[in-house]
Amino acid sequence: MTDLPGRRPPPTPDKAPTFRERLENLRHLGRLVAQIWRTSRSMTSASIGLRLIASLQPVAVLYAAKLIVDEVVRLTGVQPPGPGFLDWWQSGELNHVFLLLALEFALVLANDLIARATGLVDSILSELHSNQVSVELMAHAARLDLMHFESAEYQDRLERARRQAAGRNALLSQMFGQAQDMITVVTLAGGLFFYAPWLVLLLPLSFVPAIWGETRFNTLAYFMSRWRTPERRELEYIRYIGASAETAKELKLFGLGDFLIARFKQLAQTIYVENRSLSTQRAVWGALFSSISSLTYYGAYAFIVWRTVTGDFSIGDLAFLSGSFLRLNGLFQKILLGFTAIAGQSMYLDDLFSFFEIEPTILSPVSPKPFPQPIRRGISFENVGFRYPDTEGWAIRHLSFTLMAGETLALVGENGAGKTTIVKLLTRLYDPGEGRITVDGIDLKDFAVGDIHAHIGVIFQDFIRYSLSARENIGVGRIEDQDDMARIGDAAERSLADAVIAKLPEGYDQQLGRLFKKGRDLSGGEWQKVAIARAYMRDADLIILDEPTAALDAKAESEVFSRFKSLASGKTAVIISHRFSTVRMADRILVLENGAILESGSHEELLGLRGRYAELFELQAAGYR
Ligand SMILES: Nc1ncnc2c1ncn2[C@@H]1O[C@H](COP(=O)(O)OP(=O)(O)OP(=O)(O)O)[C@@H](O)[C@H]1O
Repeated sequence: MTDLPGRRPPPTPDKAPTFRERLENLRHLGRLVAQIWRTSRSMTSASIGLRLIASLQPVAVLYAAKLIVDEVVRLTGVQPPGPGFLDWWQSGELNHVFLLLALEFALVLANDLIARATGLVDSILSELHSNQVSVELMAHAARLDLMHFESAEYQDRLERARRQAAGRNALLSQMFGQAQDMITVVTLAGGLFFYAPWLVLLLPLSFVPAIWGETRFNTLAYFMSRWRTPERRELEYIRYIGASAETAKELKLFGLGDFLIARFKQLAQTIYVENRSLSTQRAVWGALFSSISSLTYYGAYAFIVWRTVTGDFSIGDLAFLSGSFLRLNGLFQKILLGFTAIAGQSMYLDDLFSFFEIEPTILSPVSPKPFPQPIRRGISFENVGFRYPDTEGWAIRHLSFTLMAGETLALVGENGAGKTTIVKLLTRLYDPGEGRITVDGIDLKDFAVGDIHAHIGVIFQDFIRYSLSARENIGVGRIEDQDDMARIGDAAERSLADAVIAKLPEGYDQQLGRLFKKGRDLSGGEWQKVAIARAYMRDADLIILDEPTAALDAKAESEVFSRFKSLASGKTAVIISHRFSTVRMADRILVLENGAILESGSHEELLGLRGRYAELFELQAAGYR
């Protein structure tokens, strides 16, 4: 399957990425820094500035310590000015060493303050950045096609990207900390090189094996996490249905608790076993490599001690060199491990940034035509065919019909006949694979997508029950008018939701849904009336109700539809319903089967045909007799 835009070949489980591929992932760091910079220039500058100062501190402290030791050694050789501290103090011999002590103290104190300030700046910046990424993620997701949300592969990618949005905060400090450590290393290595150049050459021996191990295990961990995204999503899903208000009723009645727990355990076990094996390998190799590193350090230490004994180095030099070597060894390891960790993290960044690379395909033309208002002639499907991505069969094919302006058209057909697909194409949530759809003779693709949506009021069968106030639940139908109480009240009155809201203790301000404490749940039919009000919020010429009335009782549905019919007079409307009492009110009925039109006509005409419609109608009527 290669027809989904933005699709990348999935990683193959048995092939780890090449060094080059890993290096390529580092380019994401540039994007990350740009994103951090966008988040807050002042905070980013502050973090970098503070680290720059802190990076020079270690070499300064070590050098001060060396001077102190040398001065102490010198003082042990001078003639004591007297037996007590006061004698020493008054002689002025201690001035230099105390000055050095004060200097070292000041350096250490400053370092502590700078480290705290850096921590503070980083934590603020991290939170701001995490919010920024979430906002950019939501903004990008809003641009994507419905197709992306209905595809499992894209959902995996969205899920991975979403996790990265919250999980990459440590990377920021790590990256800046890395730069800081590198400057420190350069200063320390400079000192070491000055005294004993070849000691610097010994350093790589201590860290290279450790780096190799870390890189390998980071990569393996990333790929394991990547291959397991579908399973993890399934785990999340099971966790969700296992403990949520929506599913509680059915779970209890069907006694599904144990079934879900068993399924969860089985999935979790697979992931656990893999993780455990990786962690064990990492620990064993890690221990070995760190022993090699200690061995190198003590080799170098022994050499410095020997040179001091022979008088080549002073005691102060010994302190400085062994301190430098120890710090350098630690820092080198930290930097290189940091690099591999950053390289590892940048693989995860690929998940985030590759999500941003997915481009929507349902686009507005460069110079869109205005959507006809009112629609004068009608909407035509001209030999339309459509196949969902990743599926073999056509959902609809060779479909031609015209929805006349001002006409109420009902779509009927068995489950899966293609009714909802027609609505998705009509609202340009998808583009047809074959043929075209026109409004007053103009191709739907020639209008701006937003303009199409602004002129169509549509409520789907799986409309959303927003855990917001009743007012907002209706206001979202036309978000720019969410504060227009007159309009909201009017829409509620048309959909018969006003009577539902009147019964709520807090009326329009009542929080709906069970998610929050003050929320009040509605019955299925009551929710539907509220949802239908959303469609009435728009001055839409075309109103589409895709079976949103299934939960209404027969009387309520009949009421809602007769009202709809009277309000929709002069407006073009499409209704989808399995209830013939509703369908018969339509001016014309299309009977669909397997994505094609089987019969078309008014209720009476279709009954007269004695075809499928008449058969289905009889079947339903018999149910009531
Ligand atoms: N997102 C999707 N991905 C793949 N196939 C889909 C998708 N949505 C629908 N289909 C398939 O397309 C065909 C038409 O589905 P559609 O939802 O249009 O039927 P419908 O007539 O609205 O059915 P119902 O009465 O059950 O709502 C069905 O075979 C269905 O399985």
